[in-house]
Amino acid sequence: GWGYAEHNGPDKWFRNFPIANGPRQSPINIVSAEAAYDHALQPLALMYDPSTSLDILNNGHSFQVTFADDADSSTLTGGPVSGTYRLKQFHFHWGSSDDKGSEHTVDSKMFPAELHLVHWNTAYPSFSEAASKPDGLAVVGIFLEVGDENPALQKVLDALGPIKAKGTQTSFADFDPSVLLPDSLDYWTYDGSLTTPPLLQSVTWIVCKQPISISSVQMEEFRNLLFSAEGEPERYMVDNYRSPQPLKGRKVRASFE
Ligand SMILES: NS(=O)(=O)c1ccc2o/c(=N\O)[nH]c2c1
Ligand SMILES: [Zn+2]
Repeated sequence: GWGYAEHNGPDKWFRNFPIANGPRQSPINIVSAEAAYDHALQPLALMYDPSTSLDILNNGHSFQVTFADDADSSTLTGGPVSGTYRLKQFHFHWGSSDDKGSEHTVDSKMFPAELHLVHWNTAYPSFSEAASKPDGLAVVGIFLEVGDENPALQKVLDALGPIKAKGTQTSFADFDPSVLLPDSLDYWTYDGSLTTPPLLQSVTWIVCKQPISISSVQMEEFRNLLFSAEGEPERYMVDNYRSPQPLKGRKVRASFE
């Protein structure tokens, strides 16, 4: 299957997923000077209910915290979208060293990690259905930058021990992802795709301008995870990011001046 190694990584994905060379692929490099301020963009309204957090799992590509999405309990509204989008999961992408790891870049600057909060449009019956529609998903991207230790992140990091190997998961209840949000929800937005196979072009990207902090020690805890399953040769889960893709005429809008 696909991965991030030389033999199955982003440069090879087009073989099984030809949409990899499509017109609205993600991530992208955000050129801040070319992002047009759009006064019609609404503030982002993220309303999360901690009781919807279910479990934390290592899926062999990243680790994700999954949420109950059978009601409008944890939602994204406002911002560039119309209607209500439900939180399905959040996950991260990170590097093998602090100088890389994010998927989006800002003026070609890479961050050591990037958080993705994945939401699906309730105009459709499920995440899977929504994932095939041009307005089906909305993903909030938040950059992590090395600085002070982040206590909110530490709760997630402390749960990684039992999910070191691919295919492992444990319960992860009562977690409010709001604690991971930056103070400002100023954002850039553009039409894009999933950044991993199946690379579906169904994502309204909402990338926050303000990063959250993570300490270098906390970054190391991400890097203890494994791409490999128990009983397989250990392959550390690092550099699980796709590089920026061609803009192909798309416009990036800014919610701030
Ligand atoms: N990395 S990403 O674009 O946020 C993302 C979000 C949800 C996803 O579901 C996927 N397969 O079912 N890939 C995927 C990537
Ligand atoms: Zn992602």
